[in-house]
Amino acid sequence: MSKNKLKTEKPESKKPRSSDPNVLKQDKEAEVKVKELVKDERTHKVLGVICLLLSLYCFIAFTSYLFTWEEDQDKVFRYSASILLMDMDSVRVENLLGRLGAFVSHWFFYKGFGIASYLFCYLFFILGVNFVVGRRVFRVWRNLKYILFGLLFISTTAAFVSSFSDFPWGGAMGDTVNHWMIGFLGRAGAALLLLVAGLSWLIWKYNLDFKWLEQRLKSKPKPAVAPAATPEPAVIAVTPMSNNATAAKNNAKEKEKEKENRRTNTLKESNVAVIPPPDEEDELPEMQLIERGSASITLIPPAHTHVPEEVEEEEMEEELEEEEEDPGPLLYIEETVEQTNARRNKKPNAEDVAWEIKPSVEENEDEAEEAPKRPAVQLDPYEPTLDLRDYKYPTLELLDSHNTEKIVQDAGELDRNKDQIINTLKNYDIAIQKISATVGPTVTLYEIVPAAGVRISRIKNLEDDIALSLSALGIRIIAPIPGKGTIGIEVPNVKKSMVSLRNLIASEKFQQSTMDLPIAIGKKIDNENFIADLAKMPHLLMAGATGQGKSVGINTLLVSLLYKKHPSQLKFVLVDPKKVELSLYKLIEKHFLAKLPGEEDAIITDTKKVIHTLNALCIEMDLRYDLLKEAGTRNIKEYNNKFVQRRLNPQRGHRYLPFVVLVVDEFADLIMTAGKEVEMPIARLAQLARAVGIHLIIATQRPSVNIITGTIKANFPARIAFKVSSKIDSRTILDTGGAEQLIGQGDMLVSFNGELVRLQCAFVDTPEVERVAEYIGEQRSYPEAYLLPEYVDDKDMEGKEISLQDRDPLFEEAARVIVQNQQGSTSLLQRRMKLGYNRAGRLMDQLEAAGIVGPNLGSKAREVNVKTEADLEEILNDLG
Ligand SMILES: Nc1ncnc2c1ncn2[C@@H]1O[C@H](COP(=O)(O)OP(=O)(O)OP(=O)(O)O)[C@@H](O)[C@H]1O
Repeated sequence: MSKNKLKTEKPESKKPRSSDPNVLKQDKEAEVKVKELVKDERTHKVLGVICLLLSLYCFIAFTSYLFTWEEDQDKVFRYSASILLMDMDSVRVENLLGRLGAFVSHWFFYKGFGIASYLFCYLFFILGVNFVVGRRVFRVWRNLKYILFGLLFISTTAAFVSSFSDFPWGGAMGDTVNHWMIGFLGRAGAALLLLVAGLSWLIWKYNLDFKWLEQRLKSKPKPAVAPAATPEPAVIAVTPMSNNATAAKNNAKEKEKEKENRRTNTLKESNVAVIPPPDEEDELPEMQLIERGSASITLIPPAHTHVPEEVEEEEMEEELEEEEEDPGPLLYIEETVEQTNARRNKKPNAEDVAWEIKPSVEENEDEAEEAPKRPAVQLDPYEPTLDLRDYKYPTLELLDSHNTEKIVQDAGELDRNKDQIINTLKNYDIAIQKISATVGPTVTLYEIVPAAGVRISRIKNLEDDIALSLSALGIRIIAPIPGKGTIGIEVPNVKKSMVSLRNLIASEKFQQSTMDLPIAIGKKIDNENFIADLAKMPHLLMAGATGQGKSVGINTLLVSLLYKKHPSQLKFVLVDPKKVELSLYKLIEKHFLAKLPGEEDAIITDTKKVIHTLNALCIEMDLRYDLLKEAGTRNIKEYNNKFVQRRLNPQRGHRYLPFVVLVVDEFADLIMTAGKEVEMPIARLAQLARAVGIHLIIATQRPSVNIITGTIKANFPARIAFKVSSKIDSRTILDTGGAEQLIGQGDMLVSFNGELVRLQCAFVDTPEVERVAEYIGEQRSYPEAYLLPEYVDDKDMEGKEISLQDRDPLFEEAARVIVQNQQGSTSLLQRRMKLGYNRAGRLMDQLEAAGIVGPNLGSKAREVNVKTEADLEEILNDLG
C-alpha cells in the first residue's frame, strides 16, 4: 500500500517500497521454486534412478568381492581410503568395479555386516522403485525393520557358523556380537538363541502353522484307506502320507477347500454378491473377495476399501501382511473405483455389503451403527480423494497472466487529480487538512481529512461537481470511509490494469487457504487479493447490466474452485438459460457436475428442467438433513468428519457428502418464465441449505425488485454488483447507491459481512477456461455425473390410479428395501433410494396394493406382510 500512497504533507518522505506487490511476488516465487523443486516429480525420478544404480553397483561389487577378496584385501588394508586416489598402475585390484568397488565391498563386508551387506542392495532397490514409480510400491519403514533385523541376525549367524573361515561372512559387526554372545551364553546357548530368533521371525512373518505336524502325528498309526471307502470322496481324497511333502500338499488342498466352503457360507450369510475371482476372466469381475483366516466374521467393506485396480502385487502382499498382524481373522472385499462410484450414485441396497467388520451376522441393525466403536479392526480413515487417486489438480500454466503484473501509476495524473480535488473543494469553502492517494488496478482512492468543522454531507453532495471538475466518469464518494475517519473519493485511472486470475491463484493467500470453498474474486484498491469462502457467505447474488463482467465473474469463481477442490469434494449444478455461457464446463461433467437421473445434459438450459433440478436439490437437501440427524451432527463438516473416521455405516445410507454449488447464470430469465415455481425452491435452498453444504451463486442482468424479491434478498447476505444502469438497481442489489458509478469491465462492489468493498474482478478468458476444463476432462473420471435424487412433478402424476399393471420402475427395488428392513416406512424409501416424498408415498401405496405392506397406520410404520426375501421373490414373479 505504501508504494501507491502519495502523501502531500510529506512529499519528500520516501519509505522503502516494501509492499510493492511485484517485489513481494518475486520473493515468494523464489521460495515457491525451492519447494516446488523438492516436490517435483522429476526430482523424485532422478533420485530413484540414482538409488537403482547404487543398488546395482553394490550388487556387482559385492558379488565380485566374493571371488576376488583374497587378492584385493591386502591392498585395501595397506592403502586404506587412499587407494581411491592412487594411479592405476601402482595398484591393481581384481574387483570388477575397480578400486572403488574393492574398497566399498571391503568396507561393507569386512568392516560392516559380511554377507548381510546384500541387504543394502535391497534397500537401495526399494527406495529406487518407489521414487521412480512415484508411489509407495514397497513400504519403506516396514522393510527397514526387516533389514535392520536381518543385518543383525544374518551377520551374527554367519559369524557363528563360519568362525573358522577366513572370509568375513559376518563382518566386524557379526564377529563382535557373536563373540559377546558366546562369552555370555556359551556356544550351545548362542546356537539356541539364534535358532529361536530365526524361527520366531519366520513365524512372525509367514504365520507358519504346525497343523501338518499334528496331522502327521495323528495319521501315523492309521492304516491307509482306499478311496472307495471314504464317505465323502469328493471332499477328502485320502492318500497314504508317506512324507512331509505330501502331507503339506494335502493340507494345503484341504485348507483351500475349507476356505472355499467358508467363503461360500460367509457370502450366503452376508448377502454378498458372489463375483468370480479374476482368473475366471470372462469379463471384469465386479468385486473380488480376498479372504484371510477363518470365517467366523462377516465382512463388510466397500466405500473406502478402494484399492484401485492397478495396485501392484507387492503392495497387496504388504497390505495383507499387515492384516495378518491384526488380531482375529479378516475378510476383505476389493472393489474398483467404477464400482464404488456406481454404488455411490445408486442408493444403498441389500446387495451392497456393509463395510465395517462386524463380529457376527445376527447382529441387530441398530447395533451396527455402534459397531465401529468396537475396536474390531483398525481401519485407516476414509479418504474421499482416493476415488480418483490419480487426479491432478489443474496447473497454473493453463492460465494466462494477461501482462497484468504491473500497476500503472502516472505521477502527473495523481498530482493533477489531487490539485483538482483540493481546488474544487476550496471553491465550495471546504478546507482540508490532508490528502493521500492509493492507486488500485482500475481506480485511485484519494482519502481526505477535512478541516475541523466541515460537515461530511456537504462533501457528499458535491459528488457531481467534483466529477465534473475532474472530467471523469465513475467517481464514487465514500463519506466517511468506515472505521477510518476519512472521506474517500474514488477516481478511475486513465490507464487501467487488468487483474489476472492466474495472479490471484498463484498468491500465497489462495494457495495456503484452508477454506472449504475458496473463491478468488479480485483485487481491492490497495491491491490486496480478495479471497473469500463461499461456504461462509453462504450464497452469492451477482447483478450487473449486460457486458459489465458477470460471465467473467462466474468463470472466475468456478475456475478458482476447480483449482482447489477434488472431484470427490465438490459438485456443480449449472443452470444456463442463455445456453452458451457455461457450455465449456460440459467437459468436466463426469468429474464435477451433478444432474438429474436419466438426463442427457448436465448443464440445464430448459426452464422446465430447471424447476425439476431445483426441486431435486431440495430433496437432496432434505435427505442430507435426514442423514445429519441420524448421525447426530449439525452440519456437513461434522458429518463428513464422522464419516471419514468410519463412524457412520454406509449400509444405513451414509455417504461422504460433497459440497454442491448451484450456479444460475441468468436468474431474471427464469423468474420471468417460471415465477414462483423457481423462486420457491431457490428461497428454500437459500434459507436452509448452507448447513448441508449446498451453496448458491445466482446472477442476473436485471436487479429489479420483482426479480430479486424480499425473500431472495433476505437469504443472500453476500452480494456482488457490477455496473448497473440506475441508482435504483444499485439500491435493489446493495441496499445503497454506488454500483451505477462503477466503470464496467469487472469493476465491482462486494457487499459482504456488512462491508462494501470495491474490487477489480479477476479476469479469466474463455480459452483459459477451456484449457482448464480440458485438462480435467482428459483425466480419469467417475462413470457418470453425480446423480441428484429423482423428482417427479406432482402434476405429471395427478390422476394416476394405483394400478399394479402400471408399476413404478423402482417398485421391485422398493419392495426389497422394505422386506429386508422389515419396516414399512416411506422415509426409509426416501432415504435409501434418494426419492422425493411424493414418489416414495406412491411406491408405498403400490406396495400396499400388492399386499407387501399393510395399510397406513398414521404416524406408525406400516406392517410388512412379507417376512422373507424368498416369499417376496415369489410375489414379484407372480406379478410378472
Ligand atoms: N474482470 C475483468 N477484467 C477486464 N475486463 C473484463 C473483466 N470482466 C469483463 N471484462 C470485459 O468485459 C467484457 C464483457 O464481460 P462479460 O461477458 O463477463 O459481461 P456480462 O456481464 O456477462 O455480459 P452479458 O450479461 O451480456 O453476458 C469481456 O469480454 C471483457 O472484455
